[in-house]
Amino acid sequence: MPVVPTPLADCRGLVLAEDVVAPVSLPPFDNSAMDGYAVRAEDVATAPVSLPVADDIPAGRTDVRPLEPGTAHRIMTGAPLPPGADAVVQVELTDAGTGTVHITAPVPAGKHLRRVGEDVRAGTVVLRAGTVLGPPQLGLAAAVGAADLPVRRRPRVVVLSTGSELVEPGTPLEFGQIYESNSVLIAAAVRELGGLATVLRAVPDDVPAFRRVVADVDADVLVTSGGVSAGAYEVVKDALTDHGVRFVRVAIQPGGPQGSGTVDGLPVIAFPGNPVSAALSFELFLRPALLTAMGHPTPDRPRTRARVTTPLTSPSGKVQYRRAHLDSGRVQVVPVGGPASHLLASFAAANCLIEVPAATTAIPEGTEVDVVLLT
Ligand SMILES: Nc1nc2c(c(=O)[nH]1)N[C@H]1C(S)=C(S)[C@@H](COP(=O)(O)OP(=O)(O)OC[C@H]3O[C@@H](n4cnc5c(N)ncnc54)[C@H](O)[C@@H]3O)O[C@H]1N2
Ligand code: MOO
Repeated sequence: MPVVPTPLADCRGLVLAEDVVAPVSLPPFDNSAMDGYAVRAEDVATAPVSLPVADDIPAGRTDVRPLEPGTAHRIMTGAPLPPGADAVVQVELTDAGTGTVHITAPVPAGKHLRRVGEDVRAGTVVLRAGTVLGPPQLGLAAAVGAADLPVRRRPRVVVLSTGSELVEPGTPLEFGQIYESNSVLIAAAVRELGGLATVLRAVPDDVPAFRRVVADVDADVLVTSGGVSAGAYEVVKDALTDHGVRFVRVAIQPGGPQGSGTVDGLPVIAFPGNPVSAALSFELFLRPALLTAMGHPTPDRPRTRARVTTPLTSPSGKVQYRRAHLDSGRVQVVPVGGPASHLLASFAAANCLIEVPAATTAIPEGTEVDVVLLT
C-alpha cells in the first residue's frame, strides 16, 4: 500500500511508515504538577509562614512574571512556573489565601515541578516506522503537535458472493434458499484489520452476469466466494479460468478449492462458498496478505500449544483446522463441533483453531497440539 499523510482520527490500527520526530519537548516548559503556590523553597523552610501572593497563574497564561524573593504566586496544575520559583506548595498545605497565603509546612526544592523535556526531548524519535498506531501512540502524536501521520493507506477490498440460492438477510426465505452470510463475515474481518470493505449484491450462478460485475470493480483486491469446486454451475471458476485466475486445490481442510490471479489488472482471490471454508480462507490467505500490504510487523496470528481434551481424527495429506476453545490459562483446548465446513455456529463459538499437520491422522486425548489464536 502506498504511504499517505492521514489525519490522526483516521489512523487507528494503521502502520506508521516513517519515524516521527518530536518538534517540541514534552512538557514544553517547566510547569506545576499541583494546584497551589509557586515559591522559593528557602522562603518556606521555616513554615508555618505567611507570604504575600504577588500573582495568579492559571493554566494557559503565556506572560508569566518572575517570582520575587519572599513572595508566592498562586499557580494551577499545568501552568508555567515563574522564573525564580523552585517548588510548589499544594493548596491543601495552605489556607488558600489570595492576598496573603499561610503555608503550614515546608517543601523541598523541586517539589511538584514538571520539568521541560522530562517526557520527550525535542528532536528525538517518539514513534518508530512500523509502529501499529493505537490510542496511546495517537495521543502521543497529537501531544507533540502532529495533525497527520504518514501511514500505509487502507486496502480497498470488494467482496462478491455468488450463488443462485442466496438471499439477503431480512427478507423471507423460500425452500431451497439460504441467507447470504459470507460477505458479511469477510467484510467484517477486513474492517477489523483496518481495510475498507465494499460488499456487492450477490450474483446468481450466471457467467455473463458475474463477468459484468467483475468488469466494473475498482479495488485493491476482489474477493469472491462460492463457485470454485467441481460441480456444473461453478460461476467463478467458469468465468475466470483462462482469464487470469488459476484454480487449485490446497491441501487444507476446510478450504480446499481456491483461486487467485489478476483479471485485467484487478487482483482477485476466489474463496470456496462453504461459510467456514470462506472464513478460514480469509484467515490463512487474505488476512496475512492485507496486513503485510499495510506494513504490519507481525501479520500472523499468535500461536501457542495446549492439550486437547478429546481425541481427533484428520484426513491424511491435508492440514486440518479444527474450531476450538482455548481456556484463559492456555492449558487446555476443547474442540468445538466437527470439521465440516458448513458448521458456522461452531466457528462463532470458537476462539482458536487447532492445526493438525498433514501427516497426522489421529490425535489421542491429552496430546499437546498447535493452536492458532483468533482473538
Ligand atoms: N464433487 C465435489 N463436490 C465438492 C467438492 C469436491 O471436491 N468435489 N468440494 C467441496 C468443498 S471442500 C467445498 S469447500 C465446496 C466449495 O464449493 P464452491 O466454492 O463451489 O461453493 P458453492 O458450491 O457455491 O457453495 C458451497 C456451500 O456454501 C454455501 N454458500 C455459498 N456461498 C454462500 C454465502 N455467500 N453465504 C452462505 N452460504 C454460502 C452454498 O449454499 C453451499 O451449501 O464444494 C464441495 N463440493
Ligand atoms: O474444503 Mo471444503 O472447504 O472442506 O468444505
